[in-house]
Amino acid sequence: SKPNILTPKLPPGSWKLPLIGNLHQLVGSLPHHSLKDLAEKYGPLMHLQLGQVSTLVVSSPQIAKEVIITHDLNFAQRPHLLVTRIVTYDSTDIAFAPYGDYWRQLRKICVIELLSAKREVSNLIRFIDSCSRFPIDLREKISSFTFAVISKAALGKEFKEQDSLKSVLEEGTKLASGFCLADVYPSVKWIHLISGMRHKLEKLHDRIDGILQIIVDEHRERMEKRTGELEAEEDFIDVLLKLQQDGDLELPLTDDNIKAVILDIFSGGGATVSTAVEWAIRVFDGKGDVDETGIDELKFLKAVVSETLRLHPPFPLLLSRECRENTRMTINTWAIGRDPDYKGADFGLIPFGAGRRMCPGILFAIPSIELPLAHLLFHFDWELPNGMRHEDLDMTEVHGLSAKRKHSLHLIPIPYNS
Ligand code: HEM
Repeated sequence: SKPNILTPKLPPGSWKLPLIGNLHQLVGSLPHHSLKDLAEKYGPLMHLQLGQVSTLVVSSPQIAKEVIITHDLNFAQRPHLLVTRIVTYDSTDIAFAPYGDYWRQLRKICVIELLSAKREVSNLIRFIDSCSRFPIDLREKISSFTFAVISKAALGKEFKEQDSLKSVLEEGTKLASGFCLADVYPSVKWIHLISGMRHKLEKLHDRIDGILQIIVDEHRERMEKRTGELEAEEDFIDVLLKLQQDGDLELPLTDDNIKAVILDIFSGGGATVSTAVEWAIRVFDGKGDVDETGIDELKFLKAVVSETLRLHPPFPLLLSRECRENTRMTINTWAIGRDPDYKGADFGLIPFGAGRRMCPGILFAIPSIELPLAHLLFHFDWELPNGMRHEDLDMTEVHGLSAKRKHSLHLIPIPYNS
């Protein structure tokens, strides 16, 4: 029979039910696990129908390279999701901004200005030292540490709003990691009314916005008062405010734009980095002291970090891209990393994505993972509590904005030099 030119030829995929398509195949298990199982049956490029949204799922390095390098421009958009529309100022952050001049300008500023971040590890070590030989909840400590590192780079000196910002962002992460029905039925406008999702997100946005605006105003006030302070003292908000005032930018920055970028840095950088550090902690036989300059010498530590990102990428499905309205593409980097024929090179290991929308935070993220890890492993030996053996350690993951350990890691630090 003649091919039907109205129905494009789609990659293989499993049988689709009316209305829901393949949604039912993603419930009950973590999405990246279900998608790996489906890819074993239907191949490394498959098509699924998730509600009204057509979705391409990529599960091999070769096809990942093809879509995000060869056809980079066709996949440079992100989907327009309810959560980013409401929470990140109508998707004017970097991660969800439409591909174009605004996105390009903001991304460039972020890459140039954030890399000079100062780091803060001594508080973490001091704290752990004070409770050595007792089990501690390492998740809590690592996430506070990561928040402090990012805060310092983005907000500079301590701000009294810092604790409220941390707690409202944690709430936001919980809300944003849930399944959002409105995103798979974008044309059915009443869906978010019944789920109450829009209302919850609007309330969350108002609280985040209130705190961020205070922080921006405080920075602006401080900037107006100060004269001739060293540029090295400037934090990321200062830089953005200066660019806003100078008026040299092609596209002027509003306060909302500045708040959207700050939100991106906390949400994109916080959970990912702390998830990676928590997965990476294992038995390690090193002793000694480390600083940032010595880190390059630590080949083994670097290998541990890459292995952690292969087995436990914080975004197992990267962040989706959109190639045209209501057609999304997602890369299952978790499945690629666990392929028994895994080779590593050439798009085998892409926890930060690739192409023009690749993570701009990579150079900030890697030392933020390596440095605390090096300190935690060189200063302390770690024991499991209650006579637990290593093989009893629960390695189950949980679904969320980033794929964390299901249970927080409780360990006993034993200092090498008391
Ligand atoms: C282990 C740590 C991290 C991992 C695994 C990670 C992973 C990713 C991934 C997979 C993407 C999507 C890439 C793509 O579509 O190809 C992304 C985007 C992004 N990341 Fe990261 N990230 C990390 C840390 C950070 C940090 C520390 C920052 C900021 C300081 C950051 C800021 C962003 C932003 C702004 C985007 C959006 C880029 C765009 O759409 O143009 N990330 N990240």
